[in-house]
Amino acid sequence: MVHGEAFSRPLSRNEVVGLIFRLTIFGAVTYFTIKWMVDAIDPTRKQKVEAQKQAEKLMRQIGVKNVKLTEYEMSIAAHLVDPLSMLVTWSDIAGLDDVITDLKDTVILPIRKRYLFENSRLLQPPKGVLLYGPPGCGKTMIAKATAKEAGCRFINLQPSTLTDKWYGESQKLAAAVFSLAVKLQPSIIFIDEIDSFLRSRSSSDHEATAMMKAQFMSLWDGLDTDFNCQVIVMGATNRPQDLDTAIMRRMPTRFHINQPSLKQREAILDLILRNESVDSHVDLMEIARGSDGFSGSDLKEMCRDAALLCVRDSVNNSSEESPCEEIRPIHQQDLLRAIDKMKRSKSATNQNVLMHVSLD
Ligand SMILES: Nc1ncnc2c1ncn2[C@@H]1O[C@H](COP(=O)(O)OP(=O)(O)OP(=O)(O)O)[C@@H](O)[C@H]1O
Repeated sequence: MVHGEAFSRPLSRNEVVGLIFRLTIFGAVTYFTIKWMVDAIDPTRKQKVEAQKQAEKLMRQIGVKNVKLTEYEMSIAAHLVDPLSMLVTWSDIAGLDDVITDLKDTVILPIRKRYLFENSRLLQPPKGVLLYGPPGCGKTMIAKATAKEAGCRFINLQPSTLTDKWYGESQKLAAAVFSLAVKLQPSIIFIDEIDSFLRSRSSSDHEATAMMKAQFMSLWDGLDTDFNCQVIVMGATNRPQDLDTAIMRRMPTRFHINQPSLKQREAILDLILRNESVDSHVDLMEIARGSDGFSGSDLKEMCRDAALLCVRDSVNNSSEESPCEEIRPIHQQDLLRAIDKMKRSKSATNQNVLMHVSLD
């Protein structure tokens, strides 16, 4: 039987210490058990560990030391591009001289020669740059070359990084994109296919998506409050008409990277074939004329096909007695055949697209 006296008696000092000690141990055990259980059921745990390893490696490679990153910043840091692997420079891009000159003046100069612009609010690098135009015409190349020339860290953000996560996670990740970019500045946050996640807001948007978009924009605006902040959001899209008008307003510096013209195609072909073995009678202007409607990426693929034709020919024409010692140079005829092949494949893809559109 417990006497009422036992409850009313004040606890001795030792008893209070013992109680606090037991409560602390119990609290700590409960906390770590719950944390362990949450970690164990988190389906993204493996991804997080991988991302952390990748991020640590990249941070070492880009020479970032003594910067403490949060768990979310770590998973974004996995999308940093190692500058050593970023080999694209202006000399790899043909036919886009006007765009490059403009980018040098508006984006690169204010970053490289910061001291010249320090006192002017007007001449700060833009916080948002949009590259728009059809696929395969050099938008990604331009973005990477800009980062390289400006000496910026490059965060290559796939929209799915933010949209595939658990409810609530995407908002923390969106915040981490900006805080990481600020810690690593000068930096460029590159978002390819920006329309796919910042497209015009609609009533059918999931609540979490709508919140993430709103938050993304407010974080972006936050860059403006710090006068000295050197973070640029650079987006690329094939469908600028689908972009939210609020996003368009935040990207006042826009560059149209269009399907290459005749002269541009000639320049791209010249660049692609510069270091290849090409017959001296090849007339690039004729090839450029024949490849109307081709993107830079189509032209590259077409030249690769022509080079493969030479390999196939050289190997087929060899025998045991006269083995293939050397691959013959690319002839005009190879390029013309490759153009035909590319045209056939493009029209087949277009028909497929049309079929899908009519079925939808
Ligand atoms: N102007 C160009 N000069 C040289 N090469 C080019 C040019 N445009 C495209 N290419 C070639 O095409 C490839 C694809 O280009 P890139 O990825 O930059 O295009 P993109 O516009 O970003 O395409 P997407 O919208 O599909 O991402 C490049 O790796 C390069 O080989």
